[in-house]
Formats: sequence, structure tokens, C-alpha cells
Amino acid sequence: MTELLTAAQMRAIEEAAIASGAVTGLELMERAGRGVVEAIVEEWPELGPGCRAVVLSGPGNNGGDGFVVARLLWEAGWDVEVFLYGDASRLPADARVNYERWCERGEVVALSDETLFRSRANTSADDRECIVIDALFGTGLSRPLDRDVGMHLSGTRSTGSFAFMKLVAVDCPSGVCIDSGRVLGQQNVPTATDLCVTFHRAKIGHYVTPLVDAISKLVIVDIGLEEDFSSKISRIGEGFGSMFEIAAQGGAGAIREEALSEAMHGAYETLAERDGAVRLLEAWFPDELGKAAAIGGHKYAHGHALIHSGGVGRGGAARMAARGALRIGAGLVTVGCPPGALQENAGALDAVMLRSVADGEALREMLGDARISAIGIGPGLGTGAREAGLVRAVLDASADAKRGVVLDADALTLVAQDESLFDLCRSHRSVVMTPHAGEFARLFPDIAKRLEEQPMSGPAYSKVDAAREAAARAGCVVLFKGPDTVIASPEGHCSVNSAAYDRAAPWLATAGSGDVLTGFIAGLLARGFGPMQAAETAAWLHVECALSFGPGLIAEDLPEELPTMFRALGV
Ligand SMILES: NC(=O)C1=CN([C@@H]2O[C@H](COP(=O)(O)OP(=O)(O)OC[C@H]3O[C@@H](n4cnc5c(N)ncnc54)[C@H](OP(=O)(O)O)[C@@H]3O)[C@@H](O)[C@H]2O)[C@@H](O)CC1
Ligand SMILES: [K+]
Repeated sequence: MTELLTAAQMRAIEEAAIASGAVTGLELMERAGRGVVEAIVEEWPELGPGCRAVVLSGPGNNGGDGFVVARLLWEAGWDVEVFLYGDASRLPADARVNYERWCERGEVVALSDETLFRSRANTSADDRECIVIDALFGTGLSRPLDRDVGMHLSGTRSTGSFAFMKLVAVDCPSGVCIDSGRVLGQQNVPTATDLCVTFHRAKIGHYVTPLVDAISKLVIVDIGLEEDFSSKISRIGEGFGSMFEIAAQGGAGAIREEALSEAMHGAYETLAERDGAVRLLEAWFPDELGKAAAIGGHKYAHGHALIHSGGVGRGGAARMAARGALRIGAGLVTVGCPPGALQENAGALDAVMLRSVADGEALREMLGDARISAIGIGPGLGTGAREAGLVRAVLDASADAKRGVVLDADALTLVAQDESLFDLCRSHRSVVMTPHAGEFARLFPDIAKRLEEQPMSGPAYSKVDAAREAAARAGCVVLFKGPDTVIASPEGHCSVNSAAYDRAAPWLATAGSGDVLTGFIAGLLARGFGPMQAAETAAWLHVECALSFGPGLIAEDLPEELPTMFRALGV
């Protein structure tokens, strides 16, 4: 599990590293540029001397990285053209040094339609492979791109004149706010990018839509910023300014590392409770899985999950959820259904038990059994008055009990329709809501609207912000679904479970896969996992199971893949 950074956190890490005297900005820029070139060579080993590169550099340090890339490719025998958007005399110091180093080797052309067109015209008479390096803007983008710059960038993409064109973004595709993954201004889709090379750590925007959908491959280059040092700072967030002031008082000239770490420690202590970090659930294994598996004894020691089903002909979703809850390790799982659906369910269930539950009253009575340690309700449920009564009973009868509840699908629609149910969620200690985008908009219409508004300045409001705000408002863990699932707790803890890049599993978008996720969460809640932990672990395993099974997956395969996963994980 790693932390995703914001642009401000990344800047703070770089500034602190430079201020500590451990490294200079120029060295970091050299390492960044070298990292981009190495990533290009690794991605396209067939390219090399004689190939063409068009470098688009911007007015800040992202442009500086571009000049380094230009020089290193040129030294490797590539045919390099460099365009600058902005005024060379106003480049920041390190970018300026690299601009001058490039000028000893080649020309810098002012970026315009006309100059770029001339380059393209050359290319069309020339069928050599070409790489375009987007080093216009990185983490310093503060406002929308001028229309013409946006056109230059998307123009390189849409032109037919490049024989073999690959677009490589330095740090991030230009025009995107890296905190949110959203484009500033009117153009609302980031330019499709073949390879994005970022530095030290991925940023939040790399893992959420729309940016995550626009990048084919993300490479993270280690530019030597020390791990421990940065993990402390990334937690500090906004406290960094004052921390730096404290540290600066500690010495004349260069800030000593001891003073810095002391100041960091102080700031960390003050801000630890807020924990603004966003975790990426990738290549991650929750220790709790192993610990919980080690509990021996009676089946009740592993919890009892109740999954509530809809009426006749609507029970498949609950049965799949129940199978998920059982496979993930709940000691017992019961499907509760209306009396009329008993026969249908009985014919389709074996290890999962079955109970007839007529209405909310009957459910309340059943929940007098404190051994029922988790409930999943919503998939295939229906949205009538009887079903609203069931959801009310679940929330009422579980608020004081140590019982986790997962609300999904129709249960979320019912909560969105009835403020008194929403209030019950707020007063409950362990509810997990699992909305997809449509359900999210029904539950939190104003938040969804804010997420849709086109941002004009950064940092823009992101899916992470939306999930956090929703969780705080609902007093529940909110698992906001998608290939970029964001999970947030009311206390502000937040993680992203990505199904992108190396974990892309498009076949997971199959009917019923969300129902299985509900079952996974309910099963883990039954086993005693806390709501955040259950949601994170279930979401992570859900993608792992899909990756392990591969294409052709249907929802029923997901629970059946868990034993393979557990064996691979050594659980
Ligand atoms: N720091 C380090 O040590 C390292 C940094 N590294 C690299 O630096 C990058 C960050 O550099 P950066 O902070 O200079 O920001 P960058 O994205 O180049 O742009 C800032 C400039 O653009 C301007 N500007 C903004 N929006 C604009 C717009 N819409 N249209 C026009 N202008 C606009 C803005 O002007 P202003 O907003 O101040 O008016 C400012 O002049 C980072 O992504 C990474 O690639 C690596 O080398 C590793 C070491
Ligand atoms: K860029």
C-alpha cells in the first residue's frame, strides 16, 4: 500500500530535499529527464538512433525536464526538434540551465501552429517513427490551457502525418490538474497519452477518472527522494508551511536535517489525527486476513452474515452475495427472503442457510439474535414500502449492536428517498454504502453536481474529495464504485482501489459483480473487520480475483476464485 500525493505534497517533498542540502533542483531535473528517456527505451525497445522526437516544452520546470529529455535523446542519436511555449528569458533557473544546454546542441522554435505544422510537414515526407514529448505543464498548472496550446497538443494526436506517433507525457498530460485528474477549462477529456512518466510517487489524479482512462501506461521513476523522509512529509499536508518556518529558524543558510526532522515530527504529531493521506490499494495484502484466518474454534467464531433477498425471480443477486460472504470466510451465511421465494431459493442453496422473513417486524425479531454479526441488503431487493421497512429494521436493530451493515443497490435508493433512513445511517457505527455513480448522485445530488462542474482552476474537486465529503455527511464508510473505486470513512481516511494500468480488469464489469462485492464486505464484517477495513479488503480482493481468473469471468466465478487467491497469499 503506497500513498498517492497531491501536487502541493510533491512540491513540499522536493523543496525539503533541496533545502536539506541532500540534492539540488538541477540534479532532480536531470534524474527526472533521464527517467523519462529510460522509460521510453524500455517501452519501445525497437526505437533508437535515427528516430525522431518532437519535444514540446513549457514555461516552468516541466519544460525544463523536456530540455533534459531532448539533450539525452540527441546524445543517443535521435533526431530531435524542440518547441518552446513561453518566453525563454523567464524560465525558472534550473529549466533555464537546461534550455541553454540544449541550445548548444540544437535550435529552440517558438511553439505555434505554423511551426508545428512545418515539423509535421517534414514528417509526412519522412516515414521514420516519431515520439512527441509533452513537457508543457506538470504539477504547476494553475489555470486552463490557452486554446491554441490545447489545440497543438490534441493536434499532434489527431494528425495523420506522423507515420508512427507515440505521445509521452512528462509527469502528467498538460492541461490536467494532477490532484483531481480533471482537465481545467472547457476541454473535458485529457489528451490520450501512450506513456506517462511521473516522479517519486503517483499523484491522486493518475488514478481517478477521467485521467486514468486517458493514460495507457504509467511509469513511476525513482528520483532518489528518500522514502522515510517523504512518507513523513506527505502526511503533513497543509502544515508544511509552518513546519518550514520552524525549521528555517533553526539554522543560517542550509536547513539542517536534524532540525528538519524535528520540525516534521512536531507537525506530524499535530496533524496525525487528520491523516489527509490517500492510500493506493495496489500490490497490497491486509495482515488482518491472515490473523482472522488463524482464529480457530466454532463456526460462530467466524461470524454469521445475513444477506437479504428480493422476491420471486429476484433472488440471484442475494445468492451470489451470500456465496461471496461464505467464501471470504464468514462462519455461517443465511439468505433471508419473503415466504413466497423460499422454494426458489431452497432449490439453489446448499451451504448457505435460508430463512423466511415476511416483513420489517419479522426481521427485527430475527435480529434479536446477537450472533448475526453482519447484514448485506440491497441487491435485487426492490424499492417498495415493505423493502423500506426491511432497511429500517436492519438499521434500527443494528445501531447499538456490534453489527456491520452493507447497503447496496435498492437499499441505497430507499435511503436516498427517505431522510429518516439517512438519519439512521448517521447514528449507526458501522455502515458501508457501496454506490455506483448513479446511486451516488441519488444519495448526494449536490456533491455529484459539484463533481460534474467543469473546473476552471486547480486543485479541482475530485472523486476523492466527493467520496470524503459523502462519507462525512452520511457518517458511514462510502465505497464509490468504478474502475477507480474510492473508499472513504467519516473520519477522513481514504483509499483508492484501482482496476487500471497493471491491474486493469475490464471483464470485471459484468452483471452481478457488484452483488458479489457486497457479499465480500458483509462476510468480512461478519468476521469482525471494521467497516473501512472490510470495504478496502473486499474491494482489493474483488479485483485480485478478477485478475486471477482472467477474461471470460462471470460474477459467479469471483467467490470461487477466492481459495486460489488465499493460497497464493499464504492465508
Ligand atoms: N521542483 C523540482 O525540483 C522538480 C520538478 N520537476 C518538474 O517540474 C514540474 C513542476 O514545475 P513547475 O512548478 O515549474 O510547474 P509547471 O507545470 O512546469 O508550470 C508552471 C509554469 O506554468 C505557468 N502556468 C500555469 N498554468 C498555465 C497556463 N494554463 N497557461 C500558461 N502558463 C501557465 C506558471 O505561471 P504562473 O501560474 O506562475 O503564472 C508557471 O510559469 C513537475 O511537473 C516536474 O515535471 C522535476 O524536474 C523533478 C524536480
Ligand atoms: K506534461
